[in-house]
Amino acid sequence: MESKSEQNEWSSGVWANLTAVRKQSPLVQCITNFVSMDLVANTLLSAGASPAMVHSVVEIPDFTPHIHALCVNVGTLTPDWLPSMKAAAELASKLGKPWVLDPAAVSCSGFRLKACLELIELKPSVIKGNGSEIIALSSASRGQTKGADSSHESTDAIEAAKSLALSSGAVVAVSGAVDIVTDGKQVIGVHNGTKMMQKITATGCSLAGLVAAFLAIDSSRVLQATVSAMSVFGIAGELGEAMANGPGSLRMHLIDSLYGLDETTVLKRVNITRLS
Ligand SMILES: Nc1ncnc2c1ncn2[C@@H]1O[C@H](COP(=O)(O)OP(=O)(O)OP(=O)(O)O)[C@@H](O)[C@H]1O
Ligand SMILES: Cc1ncsc1CCO
Ligand SMILES: [Mg+2]
Repeated sequence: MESKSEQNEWSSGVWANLTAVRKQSPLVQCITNFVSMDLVANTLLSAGASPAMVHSVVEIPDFTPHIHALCVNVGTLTPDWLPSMKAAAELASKLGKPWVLDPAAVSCSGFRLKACLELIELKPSVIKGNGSEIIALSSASRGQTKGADSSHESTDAIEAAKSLALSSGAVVAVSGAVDIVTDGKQVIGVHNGTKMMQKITATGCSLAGLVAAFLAIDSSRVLQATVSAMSVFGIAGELGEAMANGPGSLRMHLIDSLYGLDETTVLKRVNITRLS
């Protein structure tokens, strides 16, 4: 059981990070899949960040040096997109800018798995996947999968996440009923969120974009920034569900709730525990 002072420390850290995102409005470049572009951009705007869906390889040398963080998501990967992702990731790493890899549906093909493994060589700050994606990446083998949705609980992926964190040097974040965040040693559980968020496509992709925004304002504390983004997004989902009739209206209310989050609500609702 977490002590009251540890809980308070997490909660005030989450609020401080959200406040910093709102104040600094970091520019987040997103090279994401076609399904998610709209929700990722609107999630970032509602949180106070500034999204830019710039993905052409010819624009990266001009644009990427100006960003504060990058999010790369392989959800609708084709061979012509991979060079852009690699160029942006390589430049971000070279310039010391944090970047997030979302290995969406990584095990749907050998091409996608190989692409993700090559992207991991370019040193993402955070790898954010669902349970199935992290397990598949960690064992680097093609496992059972339903595509973009997870067929594993996030908690089934703790060992896989720890081992991927240690082999890659990234913080690994596993979304699910309990979001797991680990640097290979510490394991943190984020217990915010609601089951219906799985019924809105691209909530996981949006979460990865939000993690990038939080890294932009606190890139020296990757674990804490990641945990904060996950808690904030989960709280927005909880508040949104209370107003929603189903996934369609949850999508709208989640964005509104994220936009309107206040200190009292954040401090009351943050639910983070240290699992090891
Ligand atoms: N059972 C659940 N209870 C509470 N929150 C959940 C549950 N399942 C998912 N979530 C939340 O939903 C969000 C999306 O997580 P999910 O694991 O569904 O992403 P994903 O599979 O990568 O989604 P997508 O690929 O569609 O973007 C996260 O904020 C996560 O915490
Ligand atoms: C449904 C879907 N298919 C490829 S990417 C994506 C969005 C959720 O990852
Ligand atoms: Mg996903």
